[in-house]
This record gives sequence, C-alpha cells and structure tokens, in this order.
Amino acid sequence: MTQGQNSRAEQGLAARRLTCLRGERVVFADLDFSATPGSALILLGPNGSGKSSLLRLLAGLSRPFSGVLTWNGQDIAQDPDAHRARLRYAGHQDAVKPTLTALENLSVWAGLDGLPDPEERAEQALVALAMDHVADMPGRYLSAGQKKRVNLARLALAPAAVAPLWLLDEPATALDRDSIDRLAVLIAAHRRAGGLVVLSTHSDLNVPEAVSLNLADFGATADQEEREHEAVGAQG
Ligand SMILES: Nc1ncnc2c1ncn2[C@@H]1O[C@H](COP(=O)(O)OP(=O)(O)OP(=O)(O)O)[C@@H](O)[C@H]1O
Repeated sequence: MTQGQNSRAEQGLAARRLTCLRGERVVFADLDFSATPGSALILLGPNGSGKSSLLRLLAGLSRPFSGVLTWNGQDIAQDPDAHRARLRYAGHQDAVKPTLTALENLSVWAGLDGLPDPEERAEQALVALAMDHVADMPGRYLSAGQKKRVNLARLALAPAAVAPLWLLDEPATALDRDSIDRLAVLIAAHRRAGGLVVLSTHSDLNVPEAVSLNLADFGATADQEEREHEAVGAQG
C-alpha cells in the first residue's frame, strides 16, 4: 500500500511491538498503541519506567531496538526530516538562550521553523502563556517557571496544520497553578485544530478524554530480557 492509499484508521501516530533499550537494559518491550488527530495520550508509570525514553523515540532523537513507529501509516524512520518538521518536543532541557530576551528567543525559533511574521507570532505566543510582561527580559534573568513558560510558548508558534505532533515531557513541572491551566487551554486548542499530543505528567494537568498508557504494563519479562541480551550480543 502506498502512503496515499492509507486508510483513515492509520491517520496519526502508531507504535507496533516497540522495544526500547537503554544501556543494555530493556526499558519496555512489545509496546503497541495508536493515537488519532485530535487525541491525547498520557504516559504513566513509576520513575524509570521509560516515559522520557518513549518520548525521545517518538521525537526521532533515538531509535527503537525493535518495532516500528508510524505517522499516517508511514515508518517515521523513512523520512526523518519530515517527521522533525511535524513535531514539537518539549523535554527536560531548557532551550532558552540566556543573552536573548524572551521575545527574541521565540522570534528566533519562529524564524528557524520557517514561519511567516516571526516577531508577531512570538508576541502572540508570549500572550498565550501570560508572559508578555517579561518579553524584553533576557533569558538569564527569567525564573525556572518563566523559562519553562517560554519553552512552552514555542508550541503556540506554529498552527496544528504545520506541526501537529506535540511531545511533552513533564510540561507542568515548575509551573504555578495558573500556568498549568493555561497549558491545558493550549493543549485543548491544539487538539481542536486537529493536533495530537503525547505527554508525561505527575501533575494535575486537565486533559479531557485523554487515553492513558501505563508503561509499567510493558516492562520486560525475564525471558524478553534474556532474548534482547542475546540479540545485542549477536549484533555487537
Ligand atoms: N543515557 C542512558 N543510558 C542508560 N540508561 C539510561 C539512560 N537514560 C535513561 N536510562 C535508563 O532508562 C530507564 C528509563 O528512563 P526514563 O528517563 O525514560 O524513565 P521515566 O519513566 O521518564 O522516569 P521519570 O518518571 O523519573 O522521569 C531508567 O532505568 C534509566 O536509568
């Protein structure tokens, strides 16, 4: 089947028999899920169960040990540039440049994303996170929560048609209650516009009708660990 012939059921993001190794340890094995445009998937599980690792795989920042990740039915590994262009990943690392103001940081990102009117978009994105009052403050003077909000404002730069896939690793960490509520509004608007959100959170973030995926259910059995170790040994 060619990409153009994919059925509607394949729209969005899907994982088939995904197995993730970090170091030589199986973090999760044989993970299956699918998420359609407009939906939200919340990754649950105790510390170390692989939520960040899965988000990194979905972002194309690392490769699965085995299994396939697809977007609209096509393996994301076949066209990494197209996948990078369609996603926005907010991880633990802070991307705010200390010497640029909050507004300049966002304008630069909008420019790098190839969006028209980068400064106007940056201003609107700051308003969405109630950060317009610190628009002219250099990144190095922003508090931890303010930096987090500038990072999250990046999500608001591009329309869902351009960057439909949001991958958010603990997006509510360091945010105050009002900012968590604004983030929830941003996520809801993105979904209404046809976007798709995968996120991990230990916080009380309101994401209506989200599907939960508990990575603890996909922890490797002793048999799987042994098979993966044999396979790693054979590869090395
Ligand atoms: N660079 C690395 N090399 C080897 N192992 C790693 C590396 N990074 C993470 N791990 C291991 O991978 C496993 C999954 O880690 P991950 O950060 O994905 O978990 P998590 O569910 O996001 O945890 P948390 O809730 O604490 O954020 C852990 O056992 C961790 O020690």
